[in-house]
Amino acid sequence: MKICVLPGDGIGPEITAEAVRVLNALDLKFEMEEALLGGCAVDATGNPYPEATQKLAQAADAVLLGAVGGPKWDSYPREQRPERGLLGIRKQLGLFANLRPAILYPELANASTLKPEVVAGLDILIVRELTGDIYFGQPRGIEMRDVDGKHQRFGFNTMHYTESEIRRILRVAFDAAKKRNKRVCSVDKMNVLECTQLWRDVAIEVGAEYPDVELSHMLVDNAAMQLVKNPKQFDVMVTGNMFGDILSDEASMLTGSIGMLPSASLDENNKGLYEPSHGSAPDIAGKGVANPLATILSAAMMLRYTFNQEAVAQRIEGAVKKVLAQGFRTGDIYESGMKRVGTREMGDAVLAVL
Ligand SMILES: NC(=O)c1ccc[n+]([C@@H]2O[C@H](COP(=O)([O-])OP(=O)(O)OC[C@H]3O[C@@H](n4cnc5c(N)ncnc54)[C@H](O)[C@@H]3O)[C@@H](O)[C@H]2O)c1
Ligand SMILES: CC(C)[C@H](C(=O)O)[C@@H](O)C(=O)O
Ligand SMILES: [Mg+2]
Repeated sequence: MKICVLPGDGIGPEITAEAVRVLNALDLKFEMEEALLGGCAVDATGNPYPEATQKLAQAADAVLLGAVGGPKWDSYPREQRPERGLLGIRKQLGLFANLRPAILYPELANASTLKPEVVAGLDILIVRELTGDIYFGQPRGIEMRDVDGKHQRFGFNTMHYTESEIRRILRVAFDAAKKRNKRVCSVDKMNVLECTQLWRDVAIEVGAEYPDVELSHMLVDNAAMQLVKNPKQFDVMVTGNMFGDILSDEASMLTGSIGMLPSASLDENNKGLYEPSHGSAPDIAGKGVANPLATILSAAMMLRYTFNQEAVAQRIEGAVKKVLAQGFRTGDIYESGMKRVGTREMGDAVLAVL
């Protein structure tokens, strides 16, 4: 079981270290090797996804990633932006299916931004397409153009999806829903965007292959609103790359914090990259206060999807639930009366339960 570990930037190394400790505490033998991705890779090699990292990631069964990016690199040319490294690895490894489960641990009911009765028992799976959409559209760029008779800078990206890209992500969503509550809500903006009209047409076709799963459609602006109005109406939400990016950050707050939202990015054969849904959190980097639970829960997803170790995945998720029940809280989920801890102590608490 080969794991390529990419700590990345900002809080990345702090949170990844805790997930690695958790993996090493299990009765399983992993081969782990670390490499550079993101801003740290740009600093060392000039390339956000250097060749050495590509080799390691391609040879591994799974990748564990912290996060990339930070203000230091925001003004770098596009090809040297840390985020390009992340898009590069997702594309190169064919990781088209991004699973982002928004689950409320009952112990965090008060940390949610919604009233406890609105979120109690919340368990939504966001299925986000990850290698298409406006993120990878051609052409893209900034040019000088004549606009309204004036010569000025003109920025452009194109949104595009092929039928087969839509079909395969819809199938992931329907297959997941079959094992859950048998409801898929497909989120698009078909009232404006042709690309997502195609999305809706294909969703209806794929839906016909799954008569036992109920398919509904929702426009993305309404979906953003419904998520905070009545999130429990959703079981599986499936959507494109950009809408999924935004809706998953929104959904994270229903669970108490973005520091609680793990993710799996899978290819056709369940080779996967596992990372928290949040970023490198430059505002708290290096302080030892970041919540490592999203990364630890991402490691649990790795055991579930890539290594077929469902029982071990559940052991880790159970340990997380237990430390929350014991009152351990990092700053992002802290409420009075609880034990405020830092990144390392939260990792210690999970290890103690394991
Ligand atoms: N997958 C990734 O690597 C990834 C994802 C998102 C953003 N980014 C990058 O990260 C950088 C910062 O982005 P941003 O500030 O918009 O989003 P962010 O997710 O890094 O941070 C948003 C807010 O959430 C907090 N936060 C995030 N993770 C936390 C954790 N584990 N514990 C406690 N608090 C946490 C941060 O302190 C901040 O206040 C940017 O360069 C962005 O491109 C990377
Ligand atoms: C850093 C960025 C490229 C990335 C994305 O937009 O996919 C991030 O926001 C995420 O959610 O993983
Ligand atoms: Mg995001």
